[in-house]
Amino acid sequence: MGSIMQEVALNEVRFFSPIGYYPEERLLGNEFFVDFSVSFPFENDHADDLNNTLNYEELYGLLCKVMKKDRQLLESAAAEILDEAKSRYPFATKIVVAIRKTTPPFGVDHIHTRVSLTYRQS
Ligand SMILES: Nc1nc2c(c(=O)[nH]1)N=C([C@H](O)[C@@H](O)CO)CN2
Repeated sequence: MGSIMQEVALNEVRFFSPIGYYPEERLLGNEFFVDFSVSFPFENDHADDLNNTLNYEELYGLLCKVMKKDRQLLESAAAEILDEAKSRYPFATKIVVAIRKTTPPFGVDHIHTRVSLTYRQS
């Protein structure tokens, strides 16, 4: 038989957020791109009904709530997104969040930094 898994994802969602270890980064803000996906078993006899799936607009709302907060590290934003998604979607078997900072100020000509967290239901 086999089983079907579903992934609902947002890719490269752009934010301008006050996240950075150094106070001036939080003052000036920076550009971030977030990838976020939630996976769960596809058991859906009415696959054309938005009430029978995970509405990705909700995922966007969650990202907006977390990414507007002042904080020091990408890890802290990623962990809050993951925790909130785990509690909102207990049926999720896998959740991945990755946050990319496009212009980290440490003297490199061109670099993006990226922190990601993955949750797997045990
Ligand atoms: N693992 C991490 N390392 C660093 C972070 C971070 O969020 N996670 N942040 C910084 C500074 O904010 C950086 O962007 C400036 O160089 C440093 N290291």
